[in-house]
Amino acid sequence: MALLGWVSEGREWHQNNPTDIRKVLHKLLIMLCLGIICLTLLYFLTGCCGSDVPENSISTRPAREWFLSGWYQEINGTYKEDMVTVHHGYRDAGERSTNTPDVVTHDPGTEWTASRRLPQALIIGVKKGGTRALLEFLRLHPDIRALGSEPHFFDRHYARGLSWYRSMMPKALDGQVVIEKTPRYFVNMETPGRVHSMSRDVKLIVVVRDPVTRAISDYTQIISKTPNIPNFETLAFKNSTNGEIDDLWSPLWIGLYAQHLERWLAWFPLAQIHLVSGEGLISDPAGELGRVQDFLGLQRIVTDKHFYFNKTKGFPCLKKPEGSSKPHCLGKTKGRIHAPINQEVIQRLREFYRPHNKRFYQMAGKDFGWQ
Ligand SMILES: Nc1ncnc2c1ncn2[C@@H]1O[C@H](COP(=O)(O)OS(=O)(=O)O)[C@@H](OP(=O)(O)O)[C@H]1O
Repeated sequence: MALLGWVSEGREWHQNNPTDIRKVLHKLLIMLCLGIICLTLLYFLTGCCGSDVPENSISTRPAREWFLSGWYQEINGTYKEDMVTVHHGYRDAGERSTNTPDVVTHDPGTEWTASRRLPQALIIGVKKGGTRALLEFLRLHPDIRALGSEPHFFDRHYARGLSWYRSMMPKALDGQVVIEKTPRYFVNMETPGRVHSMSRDVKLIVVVRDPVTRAISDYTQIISKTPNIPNFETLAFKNSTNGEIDDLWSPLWIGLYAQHLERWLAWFPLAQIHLVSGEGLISDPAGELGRVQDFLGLQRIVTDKHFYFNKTKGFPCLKKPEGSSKPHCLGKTKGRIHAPINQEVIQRLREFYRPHNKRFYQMAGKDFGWQ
């Protein structure tokens, strides 16, 4: 009844005031337009278009800086320390576009394009040499884009092809150096030729460490995973009475650096291979990093101000790792307490490696000072 009353009243009013009705409708129309404009503004201001920032969309300068800082890389899940199998962290590998330039951005007056590219530099070894430390230190550099995990492309997954390999790489802007580390490459027979067929200009980095300490470190890692294996001495000697070394036992065979380097030198000139001292990486990380940055043709941005020596860990740590303001040391599998090995065994191993090391120093043109 009330409604009917209102309608009838309205009809009367309408009949009585046609110009007023037009004015009201006009006002309503203006209010509607204003409402639409406000909603549209709200839509853009709350960033509804960018709430799920796609990795290939860097639309503002702060966003680009965020991308360069490496936060992006962490969020993307490309890095997990000690992640050594190709399955982890690559859930979406197959979905990734491999050839289109997938980042186009609009900064006033500037355009940035990032895409997945094959690496221009590889950390090829050696296992337990300090490769993780080097990669983590290098990724502080804004011109480096590093794959966090080990793709094992040239040794295990070569059949998947270069487009698969490229799809593994983090997106990089023009001028950034894409790098990955897989320590097994250094000792794998097929890898040098395969790397060469990908690129004859690729820059190769090898972190080398005293082969005796390296072997013990390797063995320490093996027993941490398979505790019931025989002791070091049993595996290291073919014959414990005459002290004959089993140099085919992987922890010892990897330390025959001259033999492995020779294979690489059949494909690449020495100038394209940079040798990092694993010991130097601990005693003077900034010095080693300075030389690596020079080798990669980058400005020396990672310097001593990035490191501090952590007494508890017994190793250099980062004051401010990428994407964080807190100091950071490598995880507990890096810098472990080694399995105890008899001093006589160590001495025998030193004798065994002496001629090999000498040959390696000659080939490398550098004395690493191992006893
Ligand atoms: N800053 C810093 N923090 C911790 N550890 C450091 C660092 N720099 C070099 N190292 C040495 O790195 C050794 C592990 O080498 P890798 O990272 O090449 O190992 S792996 O092959 O990837 O498993 C690891 O070997 P162990 O000491 O035998 O555990 C370390 O000696």
